[in-house]
Amino acid sequence: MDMSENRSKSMEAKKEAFWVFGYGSLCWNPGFEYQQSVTGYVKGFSRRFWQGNTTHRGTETKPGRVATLIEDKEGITWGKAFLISADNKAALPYLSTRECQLGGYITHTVNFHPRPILFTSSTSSASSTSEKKDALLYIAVPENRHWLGAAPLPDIAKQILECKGQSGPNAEYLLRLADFMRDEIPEALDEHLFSLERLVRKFASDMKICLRTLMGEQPREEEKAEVKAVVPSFQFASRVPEKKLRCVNM
Ligand SMILES: N[C@@H](CCC(=O)N[C@@H](CS)C(=O)NCC(=O)O)C(=O)O
Repeated sequence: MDMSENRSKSMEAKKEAFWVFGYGSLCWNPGFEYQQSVTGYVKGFSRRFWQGNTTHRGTETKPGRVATLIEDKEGITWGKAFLISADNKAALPYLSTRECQLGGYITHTVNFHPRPILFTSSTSSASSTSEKKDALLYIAVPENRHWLGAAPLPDIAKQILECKGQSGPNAEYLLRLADFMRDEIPEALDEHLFSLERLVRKFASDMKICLRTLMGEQPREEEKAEVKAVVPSFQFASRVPEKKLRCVNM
């Protein structure tokens, strides 16, 4: 695991383009301008829904659970890296508010490995785009004020299904991340993420909760008849205007 806080400070101070690696909501809702994005992975970490959240996907009395990374020598976590140009002065302050102030994350720098290109016209382009790169990463560590830590997967799934925050239901966060991984990196494995998704879908079905409504979509005609407990629809992060999150008025 190659992660250092000093490198991240120097990266933030540098006046050149830099990469930010996302492995949770940043994958499907970065919220900042970027020059390009590349799917890929970091080594030495595994993704876990062990970080509590009392703003975007939970409240002080009913905290939700969002993604963080835990050190795991054999671990590989797939996500998406975003290249932020040197003249983009808004991205870092936005991320600092969204991730650090509201979310309890801290910054570190890691090696980001772009997803290998299967076919390319020339070896030079393949080598330049597939080389590992320094990337800024926001990680929640056990010492932070929102940390919840490990719990049995069914308990985490029930908590996610029950919680909601200013950006919408906690289940939306989980399901959109699972959709991102399936759609953009179908070869990536993540037993923790997809087990949680299966459990949330099962519990929602058992409780007759319409996930389509939960995600802010209209249920199909046949679903309307059989659904008893429809979770009231909320404003959803997906409806948040580009580059804005409801609770980060920037
Ligand atoms: N740092 C992780 C997790 C970031 C994350 O999920 N942050 C949350 C909680 S502070 C967030 O911004 N959520 C916005 C949302 O839930 O729509 C990533 O790289 O994606």
